[in-house]
Amino acid sequence: MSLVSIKQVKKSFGPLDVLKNVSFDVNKNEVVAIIGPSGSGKSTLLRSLIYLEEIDGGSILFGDVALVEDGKYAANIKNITNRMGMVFQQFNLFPHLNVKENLEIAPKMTNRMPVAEIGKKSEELLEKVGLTQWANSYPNQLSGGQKQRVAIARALMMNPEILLFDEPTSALDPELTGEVLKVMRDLAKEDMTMVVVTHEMGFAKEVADRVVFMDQGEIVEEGDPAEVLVNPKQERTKAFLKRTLNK
Ligand SMILES: Nc1ncnc2c1ncn2[C@@H]1O[C@H](COP(=O)(O)OP(=O)(O)OP(=O)(O)O)[C@@H](O)[C@H]1O
Repeated sequence: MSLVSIKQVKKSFGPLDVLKNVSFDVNKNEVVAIIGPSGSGKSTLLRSLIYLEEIDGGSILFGDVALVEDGKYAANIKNITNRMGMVFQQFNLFPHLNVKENLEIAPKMTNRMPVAEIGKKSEELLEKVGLTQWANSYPNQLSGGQKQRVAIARALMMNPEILLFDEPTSALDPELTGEVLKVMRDLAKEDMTMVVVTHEMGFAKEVADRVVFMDQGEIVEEGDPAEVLVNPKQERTKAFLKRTLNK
């Protein structure tokens, strides 16, 4: 069943066409990896799903409601974007709040969860990402891997139906990527629906149900990771993989 449906999405920054008629669906419980060269529009596409960018044309449907239909945005945007969680490359934690407070601030401010439940849920999630003993620490006392695990726990606080990850391990030292990828792998096993923009080909191959290859604002090829990453059909995909894997 399709949870998110993206139809002919267009987006330009001035003269630069960053998304040119991009269409694809994300099914419930599916992990989709978006790969492609720098500047191909991956982040813009992801950010558009949660209304951090406004698209110029096309539609984005979430279940049976439209966030934007034929370029026209819904009146109740927040009701739709609240159903998604996002994890950023640079963590985006609140530096003046401790770890537990970082998790609890959004549900407290939006009054969408009883206060007693907020405390219980943040404790559960910190345990899930292995950070219980860091609950009272501040972001600057944590490693990059720990910060990103806090960011994932924070994104899970509001019970999102889908999690969006924008290069979640790109800002990390290589020895810290494993702990973040493990949390993501565990979420995939629990059938969390996820869209992951990533340069981690190994992760994409192992965890993703589907890989989408983007280049110059277009989807060039998509399919089973075992096909797209091993026997790509398109020349542009082949060239990208050759460059990436030879690095
Ligand atoms: N706010 C903005 N204003 C102007 N140009 C932008 C803006 N955001 C992105 N761009 C441009 O749009 C293009 C696509 O950017 P985007 O970040 O979506 O690509 P990407 O595939 O995610 O790249 P990367 O892997 O480097 O993050 C790039 O050329 C970028 O410079």
